[in-house]
Amino acid sequence: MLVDMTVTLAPALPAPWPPGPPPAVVLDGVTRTYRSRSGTVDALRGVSHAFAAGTFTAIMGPSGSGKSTLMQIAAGLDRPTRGRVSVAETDLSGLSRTALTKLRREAMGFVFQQYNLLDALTAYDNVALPARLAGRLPHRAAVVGALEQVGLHGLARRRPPELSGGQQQRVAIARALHARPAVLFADEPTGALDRHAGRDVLELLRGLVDAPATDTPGQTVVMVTHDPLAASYADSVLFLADGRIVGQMERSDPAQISARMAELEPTP
Ligand SMILES: Nc1ncnc2c1ncn2[C@@H]1O[C@H](COP(=O)(O)OP(=O)(O)OP(=O)(O)O)[C@@H](O)[C@H]1O
Repeated sequence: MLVDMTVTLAPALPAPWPPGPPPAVVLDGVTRTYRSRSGTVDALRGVSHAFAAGTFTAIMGPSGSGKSTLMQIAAGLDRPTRGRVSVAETDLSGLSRTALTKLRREAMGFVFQQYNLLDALTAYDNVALPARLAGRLPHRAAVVGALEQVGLHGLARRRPPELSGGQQQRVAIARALHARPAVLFADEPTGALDRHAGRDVLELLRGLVDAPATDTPGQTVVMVTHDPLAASYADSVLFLADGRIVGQMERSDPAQISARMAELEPTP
């Protein structure tokens, strides 16, 4: 006798995120409380968010809203008081300090407002430095490939003082990309650049997300910024206020982002 089994099966549980590759970074109920003699501060209060692989997210919010804390915790540089974080499908809460350092080195890249390059080294050697510090022999093709990705292949032998600010930031991005990280964290990457150089860097970041060299998703980028123009290059803008995510906008223009920010700024 034939039995239709389908009617007896329970419906599949909904996935916690859309079909496709798993998110690059997941924050689940993250709270961070700082305690000091002067009292306690809840810098993050139950933040949950999945940063989809191959997307560019900007994080904005008034001063003190928790942007840096969120970035530090997502990058495993700080631990949540409550909640969990996973990067590249690895739960950070269970990792030893050594394992966390290894994951950071292999799965995360960092770009800051200050480029943090060594003036005595060429662009090539600056990109190769993290691998050398980790005791590995840098692969020439990978270093050259990272410099090509940021459009600086021809300048590999220049030292930072012989490069413009925008070019130095590109070297810093190449250094961050060299290990092919699952996620690139950028903290005000255009903060020290003039408008023109800032745009070039944002177009570069946008291009890394849009144009993967292989059939895997493009680069995942998470960027903290105060600048609505910078945020307009992102797929999605997350707005923080008082330690909580209070809004999200998709592919918005600088005027829309400024208007949302103005609503969040405390009135004088
Ligand atoms: N180490 C710390 N000890 C105590 N309080 C802290 C510490 N770090 C941050 N805070 C507090 O946590 C809150 C969030 O700080 P955070 O630096 O994450 O904000 P932010 O949005 O990045 O601010 P900004 O835009 O000014 O850089 C603030 O009230 C801040 O004073």
